[in-house]
Amino acid sequence: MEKLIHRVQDANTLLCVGLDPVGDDTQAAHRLAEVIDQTSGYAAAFKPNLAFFLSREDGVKLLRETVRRVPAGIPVILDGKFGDIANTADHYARFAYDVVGADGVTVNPYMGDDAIVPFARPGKMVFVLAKTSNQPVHSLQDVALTRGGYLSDCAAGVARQLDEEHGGIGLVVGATNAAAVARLRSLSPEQWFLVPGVGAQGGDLAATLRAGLRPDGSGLLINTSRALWQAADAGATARELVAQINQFRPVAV
Ligand SMILES: O=C(O)c1cc(=O)[nH]c(=O)n1[C@@H]1O[C@H](COP(=O)(O)O)[C@@H](O)[C@H]1O
Repeated sequence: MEKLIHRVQDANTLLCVGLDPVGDDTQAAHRLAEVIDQTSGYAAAFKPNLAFFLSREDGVKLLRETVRRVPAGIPVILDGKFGDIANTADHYARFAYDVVGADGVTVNPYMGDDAIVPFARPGKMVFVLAKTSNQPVHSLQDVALTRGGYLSDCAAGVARQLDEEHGGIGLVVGATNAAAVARLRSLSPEQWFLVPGVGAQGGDLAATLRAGLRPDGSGLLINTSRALWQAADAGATARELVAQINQFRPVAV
């Protein structure tokens, strides 16, 4: 996580700029460049979502160009929600890191540890889906366990264990259920959380920050995608979001 930590400190931001390009290929390429250029002063990270690139004929080319446009020093998380047996996962990892040039990925933990480990390369970040934003009360992740807690807590437990073994492992925790953010923060006090769901999905930014920030005022990457893509002035919107987020963080001395 060193690249992320340096960037967060240098630019004083926890904003993750999601890149989910819509429109035809020419419009998408133009808007991607615009959003990256306008928001890069405020971005702790960029997160292109793989689906929005793979749905295009030359999607991988556009994705590689997008990653190359991001200024050096700002990490790129490829949101592919990968998750397959180890030898297949190894090929996804090669794609994300060697072909695309990403610094991190999102991973679906349903197939277990060996689906995650191939992504845990030195210097790379792996965000494991724990409690996603789509169902604030989730039919699978919120299944209560007989020993106490919920299925999403198991994902957090696997991620915590792998972080101890390999380093660089965080969680994905949606901003649409602040109580779940608080519960997972108490279970994983140190790990980085990638937090989507603010903006178009209506997540409560203030409640999420209160629930999830570590005592050092860090440890959360607040993602927003459509709210920036659709903004008349993406730079101004990003600046405003960073200011809102930083109100909840202790002032650096
Ligand atoms: O892993 C993700 O990034 C993710 C996890 C999650 O729980 N919910 C979620 O919305 N996402 C992604 O975060 C982005 C949210 O986009 P907006 O709702 O437009 O801000 C999309 O790329 C989603 O695929």
